[in-house]
Amino acid sequence: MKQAPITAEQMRHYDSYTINTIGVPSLVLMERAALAVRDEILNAFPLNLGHVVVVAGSGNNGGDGLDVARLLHIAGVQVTILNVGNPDHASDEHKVQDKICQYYQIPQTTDLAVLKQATLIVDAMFGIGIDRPVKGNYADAIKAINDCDAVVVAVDMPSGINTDSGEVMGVAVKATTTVTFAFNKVGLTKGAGQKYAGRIIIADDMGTYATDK
Ligand SMILES: NC(=O)C1=CN([C@@H]2O[C@H](COP(=O)(O)OP(=O)(O)OC[C@H]3O[C@@H](n4cnc5c(N)ncnc54)[C@H](O)[C@@H]3O)[C@@H](O)[C@H]2O)[C@@H](O)CC1
Ligand SMILES: [K+]
Repeated sequence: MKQAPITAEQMRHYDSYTINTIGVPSLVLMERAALAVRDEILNAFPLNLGHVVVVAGSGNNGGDGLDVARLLHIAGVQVTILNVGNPDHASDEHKVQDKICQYYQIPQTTDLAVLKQATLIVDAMFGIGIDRPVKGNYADAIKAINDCDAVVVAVDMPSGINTDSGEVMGVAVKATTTVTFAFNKVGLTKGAGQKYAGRIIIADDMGTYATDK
């Protein structure tokens, strides 16, 4: 039976059950998520991959982004990471991914001007963790992304879209494609979210997560 779209709270429950009860490590889920985004980018946009800019927040959505940056870098793609999050609030998984990116010497910046050089942008600022209106430098980054001509691939959710309602929380990324994980999300199926998501890919939907718990 096809799984209905789910809310942020339901996804957090599935993440937690899969990690803590089944025992699939959080970083394994992150790697599977990032591999799916990498595959979508390499398969769908092979001719557009001049310079990929990964816009990373400091939570696990940003951690996914850093993981994608590393996978693309290893695949020979020119990648720059644009850090927009507060490093003091970095999640544990984000810190691990950041350390790996530093090993590979992937260029990192906090200057939004790098977006002007992008042919493809990976939006990894906020996923299901967004819980308040987007302001300040996060809003500036989203506006700058939307001002670019580049293809935009959103990780899990277009940043700024409410996972449960599809509402724009102040300002939101307009994606070409959204790669969401395990289950579709309610906010990608209605309201502005449906429009901002672009094409939706549901990755890793074949059983890493238990749906009957
Ligand atoms: N192990 C896991 O939990 C997995 C998580 N995954 C990724 O992790 C994401 C969820 O990660 P997080 O829970 O860390 O949350 P996010 O990375 O979506 O957001 C990070 C943090 O930003 C803060 N925030 C929320 N709204 C804000 C706003 N408007 N302005 C500034 N800060 C704001 C919140 O404190 C939030 O925790 C998923 O969407 C998915 O991409 C995947 O890697 C799969 C595994
Ligand atoms: K995102």
